[in-house]
Amino acid sequence: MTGLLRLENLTKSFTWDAPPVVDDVSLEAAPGEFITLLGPSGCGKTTTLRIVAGFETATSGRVLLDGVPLDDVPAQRRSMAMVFQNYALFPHLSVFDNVAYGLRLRDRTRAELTEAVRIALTSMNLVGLEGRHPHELSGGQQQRVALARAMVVQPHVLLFDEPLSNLDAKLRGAMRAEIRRVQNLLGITSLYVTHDQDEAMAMSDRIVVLDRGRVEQIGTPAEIYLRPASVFVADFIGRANFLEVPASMTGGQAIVTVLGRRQIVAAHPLLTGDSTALLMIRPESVRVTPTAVEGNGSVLGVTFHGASVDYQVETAGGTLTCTVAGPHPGELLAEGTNVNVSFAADRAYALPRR
Ligand SMILES: Nc1ncnc2c1ncn2[C@@H]1O[C@H](COP(=O)(O)OP(=O)(O)OP(=O)(O)O)[C@@H](O)[C@H]1O
Repeated sequence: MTGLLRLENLTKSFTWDAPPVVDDVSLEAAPGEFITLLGPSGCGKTTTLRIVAGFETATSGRVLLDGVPLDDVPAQRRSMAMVFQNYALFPHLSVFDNVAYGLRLRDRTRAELTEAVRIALTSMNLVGLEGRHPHELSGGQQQRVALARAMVVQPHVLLFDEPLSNLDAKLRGAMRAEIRRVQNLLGITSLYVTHDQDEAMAMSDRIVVLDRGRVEQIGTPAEIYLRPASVFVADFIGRANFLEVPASMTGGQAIVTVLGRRQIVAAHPLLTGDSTALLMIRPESVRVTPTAVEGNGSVLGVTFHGASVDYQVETAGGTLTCTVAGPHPGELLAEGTNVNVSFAADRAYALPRR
């Protein structure tokens, strides 16, 4: 199986007097794996992707494909194809010719070319649109053409630079599934850049969270969401409540006193001894129960989203956001309601303070 992609200590500086924009990034993608580079604007995602593609040279470090260093291999000979945010289709070429373009460069016979383009167009549901030009297509169709054009050359690695950010929310959801379906089908190792955490969670086998050029965490979506390596990751991925609590460690877990109860929770490996920890509790893990007498909290704000409702609840330890799924309008709690908030101990995670 081909497509084992390795990034070894990649570093990139554009100017000598500023910190590197890519700073010692290492990772390995297994053949067929879908890996997403995720992080805030300017954290170095696109630069990393462009170095892998061969559009940019690293200041130090290297990229290997199936064990072969690519330092001296130009972009067009790397067995990689890139899908761009703005589709980058040739406006004067038809859908067929856009998709065929890469194959023409590769010297295929006419029959081979027609068959390969037909397969690519069929798998991207573009049959019937062969003769159209890009301006006669919707954004979603244009992106499917771009995808067909990338995969028709049978690359060993697919690179995606925010390919869905020009599409509306509903289409983005559909295209996520489509990209994953085709990528799975072909088993092509993929490196995908986005700043959209939902997209990263929904699509990836593993996510690489970057901050200021450095890798903060590499893990499956569940690992990153439930066991973030830092407060930065916890805060960047999804929504999180953080309560500052005294914590004492026992057998790798933390004993914390929170919301008037003593609980034993999972803890970050860097937490040791007795210290103050930041307890992360995701909003959907907080239970809210109205109480006739005074509870441990009171509802400060209510935001109805249809499928869920968010309550801002004031407690002695701080304000918590609590998300309750599927609320019946008659069950909505009013501002000022006395409530008890609680959470199951296995839903919380103690992190060291920043
Ligand atoms: N050719 C260049 N010359 C100088 N600086 C650059 C160049 N390309 C990128 N940078 C800088 O490098 C940093 C990282 O840019 P990069 O595009 O990799 O970030 P990103 O994480 O992809 O951000 P975004 O999500 O906004 O696209 C930014 O501060 C950017 O201004």
